[in-house]
Amino acid sequence: INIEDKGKAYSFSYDKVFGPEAKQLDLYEEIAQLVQSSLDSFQICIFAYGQTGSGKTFTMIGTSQEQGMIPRSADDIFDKIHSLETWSYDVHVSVAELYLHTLYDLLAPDKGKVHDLSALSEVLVSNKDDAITLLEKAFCKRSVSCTMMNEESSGSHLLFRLRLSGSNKDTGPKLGVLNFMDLAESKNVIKSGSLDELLDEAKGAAAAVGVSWGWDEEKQKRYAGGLGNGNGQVLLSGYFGSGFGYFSHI
Ligand SMILES: Nc1ncnc2c1ncn2[C@@H]1O[C@H](COP(=O)(O)OP(=O)(O)OP(=O)(O)O)[C@@H](O)[C@H]1O
Repeated sequence: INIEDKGKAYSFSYDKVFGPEAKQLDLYEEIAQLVQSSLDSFQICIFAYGQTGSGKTFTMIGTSQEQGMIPRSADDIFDKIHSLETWSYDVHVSVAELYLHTLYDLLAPDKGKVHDLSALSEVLVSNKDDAITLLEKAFCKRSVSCTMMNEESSGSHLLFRLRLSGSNKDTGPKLGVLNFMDLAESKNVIKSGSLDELLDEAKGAAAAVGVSWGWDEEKQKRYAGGLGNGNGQVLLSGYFGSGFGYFSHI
């Protein structure tokens, strides 16, 4: 996709674009290989980015009838783990919110602030339902209340993480991580229509998922460390409508 803004040309490419008729299963088929990779010691990050109301949370979490990427991945992971004979896996869940540059541990009883991702609480789970129950409980502990989401969600990024530690008596251990990020888009950027603000916001979002793109090293480490730097990242991005939001989205 080629775009021109204030006389400057920008070029972007996508591996795949899904139309409005796409179902959750279509998207899941696209990421299923990465979910498998997380069982094979890779650190994976799958993140959703797009304007408010465009379906990021629907895509990530979904509904009971149309489950999103997180429950489908958890289902797949436990199916695979339970079918293995020589390997056994421990699956730990963490849930965090990155809000106004502060990281909150949503599984801590007091929703404590943490300095980096390695300090997040982890809960050992043995099935998909326990993992999703933790996510649902954590979801409503965010700084932005559930009822205010579409109005006020700017700046509240949600991280759901599965840490997968495999052991096998004949070979060494395996440690993989599967991160899901539901990234909020800044409404200020959309309102102002400023390309500079847009790029700054994009840097923040990129740093949050571990892409090196201009943030200072300290910030990068705090937010990105452990999210799988450069290792299996997929962006699921949602957009509808027209105007400046179109550029921001791309
Ligand atoms: N593909 C879809 N099919 C059916 N309903 C959808 C779809 N995508 C989104 N929705 C519905 O649209 C509404 C907004 O979606 P959602 O909350 O996922 O957006 P969002 O991008 O996460 O917004 P925010 O940034 O405000 O959190 C929800 O009611 C959701 O159920």
